[in-house]
Amino acid sequence: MAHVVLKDLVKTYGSFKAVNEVSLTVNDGEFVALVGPSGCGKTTTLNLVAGLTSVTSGDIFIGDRVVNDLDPKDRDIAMVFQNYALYPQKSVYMNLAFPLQMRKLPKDEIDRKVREAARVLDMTQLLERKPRELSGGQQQRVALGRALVRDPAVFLMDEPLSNLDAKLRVQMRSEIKRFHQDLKATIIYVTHDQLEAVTMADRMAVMNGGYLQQYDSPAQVFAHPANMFVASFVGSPAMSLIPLEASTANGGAVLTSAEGWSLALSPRNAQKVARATTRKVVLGARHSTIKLHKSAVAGAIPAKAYTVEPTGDVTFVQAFLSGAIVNISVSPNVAVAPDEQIWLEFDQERMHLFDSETEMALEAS
Ligand SMILES: Nc1ncnc2c1ncn2[C@@H]1O[C@H](COP(=O)(O)OP(=O)(O)OP(=O)(O)O)[C@@H](O)[C@H]1O
Repeated sequence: MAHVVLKDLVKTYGSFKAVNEVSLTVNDGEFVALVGPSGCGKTTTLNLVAGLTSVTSGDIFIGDRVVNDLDPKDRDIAMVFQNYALYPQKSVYMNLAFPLQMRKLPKDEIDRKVREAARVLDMTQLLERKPRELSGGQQQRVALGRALVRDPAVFLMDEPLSNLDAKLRVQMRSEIKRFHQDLKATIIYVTHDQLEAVTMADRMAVMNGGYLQQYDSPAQVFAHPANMFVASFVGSPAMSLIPLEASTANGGAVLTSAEGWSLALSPRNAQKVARATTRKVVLGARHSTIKLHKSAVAGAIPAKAYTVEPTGDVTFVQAFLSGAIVNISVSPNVAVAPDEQIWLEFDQERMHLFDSETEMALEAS
């Protein structure tokens, strides 16, 4: 396996920058997810690494080699796509063996590699079947197996689970994660699904508009989003973002809403606001960090429930606050009705504050 380094990577189509100065390192054996909304540049970035698209500027290293000008076949990579592109007339065995036959490997070595891949992916009993005799999940496993037999330095995967139904996707998610753990493989995995990235990856590279927004472990991205885009993209339901006006006095700070309510900040949050250059601040809060009260409580803010969605384990309530939609989760035995008056208490330890102009997170010293 090998590490991969992207250095100031740029891809332009005419005057349009699809990938903008992206720099990141994928360590040897690391599972990195490139994640972001449609059109953010994640597939283009993966295709640049694969050699399917030419680099406009910047460098790509696989191991210690700059691979910018190498053909895909010389880059020591294996790709897994969402359409598995299996040969329909060939058996699973032959689908796995074919890339090795093309490389003119000895027959017994091909057999050994195919059987080993089948063992790792638990599909030894499927080797004689044709792709049409397999379920979607089994076909996806064959596609993984075909990448595996090539024993590449890096696996590149582009939305490999998006053709599967929801239940199978969850199951295959664990299988790919297991595959990574067992092989200690270097994997770059493209997905638009933040949950897939959060659950599978060692580190996630969150992209938007061709720019890398944040590159860190899922836990870190979740707990310390660098900006409002990352804050609202990662986590479901999305983090609530409430625009407010900050004022400071006597070492303390208060956030005030145009609706007339105000919220005194904890010393640490007050410090963040005091260091900011703007008075226009956005308060970010995840659903699980907002406590819903059914009567007025000191420090809680009045709001009106808008929608109530029971999901079984937890009930999601949406409310409007200062023109923003706020998501709150409550235990299913808390009865809340649409239009009911409620009070919301924010956990200051887990609250986020952003500069409303730059959209960057405010930092304490
Ligand atoms: N060959 C091309 N010519 C012109 N523009 C392109 C080309 N390929 C991609 N783009 C543009 O570059 C941007 C990034 O595309 P890319 O496919 O990398 O996005 P993505 O994040 O993978 O999105 P999706 O999840 O929809 O596949 C898009 O705006 C796309 O329209």
